[in-house]
Amino acid sequence: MTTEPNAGGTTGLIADHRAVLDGADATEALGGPAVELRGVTIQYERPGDEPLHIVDGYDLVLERGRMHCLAGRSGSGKTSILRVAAGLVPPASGHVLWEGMEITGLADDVITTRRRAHVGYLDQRGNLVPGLTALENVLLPAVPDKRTRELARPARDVLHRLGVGPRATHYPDRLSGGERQRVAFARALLLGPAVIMADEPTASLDRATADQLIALLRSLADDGIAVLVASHDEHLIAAADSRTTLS
Ligand SMILES: Nc1ncnc2c1ncn2[C@@H]1O[C@H](COP(=O)(O)OP(=O)(O)OP(=O)(O)O)[C@@H](O)[C@H]1O
Repeated sequence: MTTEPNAGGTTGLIADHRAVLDGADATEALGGPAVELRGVTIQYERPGDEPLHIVDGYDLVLERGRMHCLAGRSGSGKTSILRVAAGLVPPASGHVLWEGMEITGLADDVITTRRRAHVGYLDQRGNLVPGLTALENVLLPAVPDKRTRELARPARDVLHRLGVGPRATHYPDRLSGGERQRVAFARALLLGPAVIMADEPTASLDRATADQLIALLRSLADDGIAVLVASHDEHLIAAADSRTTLS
């Protein structure tokens, strides 16, 4: 496994996403990197065999405004690291911090509440709810706190900024793959997270659509969000500021 910086970067496409919220509950920065992994070990038990080690003592510091790519062949452990960074599963040892706040060892419901405020997570499928329109999907993170009415306008604004404003009333089966991904990103951005984490966001897209999505991710980073992606897409790896190559 190697971690190294990349060269380059592109100009942002959207304004500070916190402005999208129109002042409505942009998460206050707590200080510290958007996401930090300290000495993280991930392993899976295998009956009748040695445990499978994904990483041992892995460190990652990701500041706002930076994009880091977890790269490596299929099965090398990209998703595993992303899920630990997102607090979806605990590491075997080590620490996970969001904006300087340790989440390792907290109760699941506490992590879930904090994740909603600090992390926008997109899994491999994007997972829009089929029976809801694009706008209703974007508003889902506002449901637990009964804020859908309050955040309806910011939700429309973020769809617009991501270029899918005219699709707000469409159901997912009426959207293209690239539009679905943009709606999923809009949903992840709604509550103004410090970091967006995305698992293979370009995997199901054609090259041109994938490149548009990469430009969007780059612009999110350039506008001050931390972006952590897992991907073996060479174009996405090249657009990141740094990468960890798993083997
Ligand atoms: N919950 C689990 N229990 C046991 N083994 C697991 C578990 N999750 C993943 N693995 C194994 O860990 C390894 C890494 O899986 P992971 O999904 O993190 O890789 P990946 O690099 O994201 O792969 P891909 O690019 O195919 O999505 C694989 O060998 C996988 O089979």
